Amino acid sequence: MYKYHCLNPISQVGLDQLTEEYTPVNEAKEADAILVRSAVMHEMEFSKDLKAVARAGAGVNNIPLERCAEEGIVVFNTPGANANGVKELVLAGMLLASRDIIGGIGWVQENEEDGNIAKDAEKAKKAFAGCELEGKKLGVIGLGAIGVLVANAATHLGMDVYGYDPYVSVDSAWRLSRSIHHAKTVDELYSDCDYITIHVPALDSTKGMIDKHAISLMKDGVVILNFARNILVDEEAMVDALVSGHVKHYVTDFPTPTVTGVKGAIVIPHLGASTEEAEDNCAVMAAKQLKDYLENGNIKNSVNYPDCDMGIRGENTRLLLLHHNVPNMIGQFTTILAKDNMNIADLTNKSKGKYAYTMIDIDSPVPAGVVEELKAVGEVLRVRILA
Ligand SMILES: NC(=O)c1ccc[n+]([C@@H]2O[C@H](COP(=O)([O-])OP(=O)(O)OC[C@H]3O[C@@H](n4cnc5c(N)ncnc54)[C@H](O)[C@@H]3O)[C@@H](O)[C@H]2O)c1
Ligand SMILES: O=C(O)[C@H](O)COP(=O)(O)O
Repeated sequence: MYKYHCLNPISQVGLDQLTEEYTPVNEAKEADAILVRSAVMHEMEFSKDLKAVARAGAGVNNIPLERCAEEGIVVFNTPGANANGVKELVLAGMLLASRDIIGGIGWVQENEEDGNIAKDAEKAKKAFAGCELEGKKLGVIGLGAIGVLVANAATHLGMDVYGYDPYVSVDSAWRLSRSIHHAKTVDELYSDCDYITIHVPALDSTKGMIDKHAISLMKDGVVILNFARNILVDEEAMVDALVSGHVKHYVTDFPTPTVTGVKGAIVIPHLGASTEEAEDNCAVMAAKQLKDYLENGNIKNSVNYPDCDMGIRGENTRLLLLHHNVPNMIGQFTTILAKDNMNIADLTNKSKGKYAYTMIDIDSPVPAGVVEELKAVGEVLRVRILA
C-alpha cells in the first residue's frame, strides 16, 4: 500500500489512477509520494518515507530539486500537458493588448443604467480602438511545448513570427511551422518585433533576462507577454518602461505588488494552466508517472533523475539504487550481489548530471543483509527493493 498527499487540489481523474494500492493521507510527512501544483516546497522537510514528488504542471521552481535528489526523492513534471491551455491564454493576451477590450467592457459596465447606451457607445468607442495582429511581428523566446504552439498559432493569425531558442529540441524543431523565422540572436528578436512572448523555464540563467538593457533594444510601443514566470523580468525596469510609454503593454500571468495597478500592465491571476483539460491532462500524467515509479521503479519525465525503464516488474526482485554519478558504482553493486550468490536477470544504469540510477532484476529473493550492504556503499543516496 502506498500513501500519497496532495499539496494542491489535483484533478480527480488523475487521482482516480491511484487505485486500491493507494491511500490519501492528510500529512505530507506520512506520504510515499506528493502531488503538487504551485505550492512552494523549499522550506519543507521531507520524511524518510518520501520517494517521489510529482508536479502536475511544467514549472518546477517551487521544488528544491537538488535537495530532493540528494535525499533520493525523484521529482517528476508533466511536459506539454498544459501547453495548449497556456497557448490559448497567450493569444487572448495579445488580443487584450491590441484593443482596449478591458477598458471597453468597463465602460459598458459603468454605463449599464444608461437608456441611451447604444448611441453613446458609438461616441465612446474611439477611446478603446486599437490595431490588428495580422501583419505584426511576433517574437517567441523559448520554443518548447508552449512556445511552439504559440508560434504556430500566431502564423494562422497572419503574424510574421520569429523564434529564438538556442537549445531547441529535435522534437520541437519538427513541430515548428516552416514559416517561422529563426532569430539567431535574442537581440535581433528584441529590436524587430512588435509583440514579444517569453516561454523559458525559471533558471539562474534566465532570471531577469528581460531587463533594462533588453527593453532598451525593443521598439517603441512594444507589447511584452510573460506567461512563464515573474522572475524572468526585471519588474522595476518594466514599470519604468510602462510609465514612459516605451512598452505599451506588459501582459503577465503573475500578479506582484510591483506591476499590479501600473498603467499598461495587464495582469492575470496565474490562469495559464487553469482549464479543465490542462488540469486533467497534468493530473493523469503525474499520477501515471508516480505509479510506474512506485510499483516498477521506472522513471519518466523526471527533472532531477534520468529517465530509465525496465518495463513492468514480473516475478523478479527489483533493486532500485539512486546514487551520485561517479565511477565504479555498478562494479561495487555487482560485487556485493555476486558475493551473496545473487543472479542478475537484468540491469540498467542511466545518469543525468550529478545523479544516476541503477535498476537490477534478481531472479531470487534478496536478503535484508544485502540491501543493507548496498545502502552502505559510498555515494548511494537511496536503495529501494520491490519484491
Ligand atoms: N502560466 C502558466 O500557467 C504556465 C503553464 C505552464 C508552464 N509555464 C511556464 O512556462 C515555462 C515553459 O513551459 P514549456 O512547457 O514550454 O516548457 P519546455 O521545457 O517545453 O520549453 C522551454 C523551452 O525554453 C528553452 N530555453 C531554455 N533556456 C532558454 C534561453 N535562455 N533562451 C531561449 N530559450 C531557452 C528550452 O530549450 C525549451 O525549448 C515553464 O517552465 C513554466 O515556468 C507557465
Ligand atoms: O508551470 C506550470 O505548469 C504553470 O505555472 C501552472 O501552474 P499551476 O498548476 O499552479 O496552475
